[in-house]
Amino acid sequence: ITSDKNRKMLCTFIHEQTLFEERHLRYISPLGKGNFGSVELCRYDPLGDNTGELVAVKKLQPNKQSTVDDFQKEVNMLSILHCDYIVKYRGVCYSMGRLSMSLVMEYLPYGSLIGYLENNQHNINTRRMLLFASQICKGMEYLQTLRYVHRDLAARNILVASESLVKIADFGLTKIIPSDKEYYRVTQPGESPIFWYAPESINESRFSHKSDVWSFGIVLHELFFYCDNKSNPKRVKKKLLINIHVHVQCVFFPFKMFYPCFCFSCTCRRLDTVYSLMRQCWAYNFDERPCFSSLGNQIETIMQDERE
Ligand SMILES: C=CCCn1cc(-c2nc(Nc3ccc(C4CCNCC4)cc3)nc3[nH]ccc23)cn1
Repeated sequence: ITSDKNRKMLCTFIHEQTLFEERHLRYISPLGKGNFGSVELCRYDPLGDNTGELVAVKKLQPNKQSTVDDFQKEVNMLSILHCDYIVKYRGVCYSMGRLSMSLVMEYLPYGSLIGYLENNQHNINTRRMLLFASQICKGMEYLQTLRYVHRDLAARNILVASESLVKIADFGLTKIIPSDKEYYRVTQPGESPIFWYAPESINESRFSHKSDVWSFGIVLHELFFYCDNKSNPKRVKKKLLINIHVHVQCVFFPFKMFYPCFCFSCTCRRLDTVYSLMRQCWAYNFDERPCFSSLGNQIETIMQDERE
């Protein structure tokens, strides 16, 4: 067998395998921090000639909230997700004789959506934002078919694969809704990203597809009205919390705070319809919030109108 045939066979095997040998995983640089772990850029280079593929490797950082079996659950969860709008699982890497495990995922070159928005706000138009919003919707619809609640949907946890494709990532807080219920009750809430949490999630630690819809509304705001720091959700709410004695209830009406600032020069005629989408997601009563398939259809309709 010629050497390049060998190479092809080996690469095919490597591509399909889900076990990465630590000795071939070459660290390159840090990529970010997720729930319960840090993510690094590595090259998996078994041939040792720098032709190996780039991968994103999440290492568990055990702390008071996260335990090894939380991480194992995240690995198992990601390994069964197959959707164009969810970051792809590649495999695991055991080190220290199976004592510690890392999660190996596809590397998405453009980084997190929040960073992308910050660095490209002047050359992204609302059409692209609508496309990203519809892709996130489709990813969430897929998660919902498996009864998964993400619980940490935010632009920081969306990754940009290309100029026209984003993917949902970081399933560290994701839970499966029990088959006899419509929600998941968290017993030990960790550091809650309350700025993205629905009222019932803060008040009763109650998480459902409808609480993910509330967070999706915040992501829509991050996409469309994220101009600079002063308008991003966390900063706006923090300012409000500092300036006045905020009764917990009124923190939950983000639309009162996020006045649309039309930061794009080419404001799309449909921005008011996007704003009404957010209002639907922020219905105080979770039963009144739309489901992801309805949100997806409404976004597609706005995109059609945009094209006309
Ligand atoms: C989900 C968010 C929390 C945890 N997390 C996940 C990742 C991550 N990142 C990337 N690509 C990436 C590419 C470029 C940059 C750069 C760095 C230098 N400054 C500009 C931006 C950063 C990240 N690919 C990935 N695949 C799977 C995970 C993953 C990072 N953090």
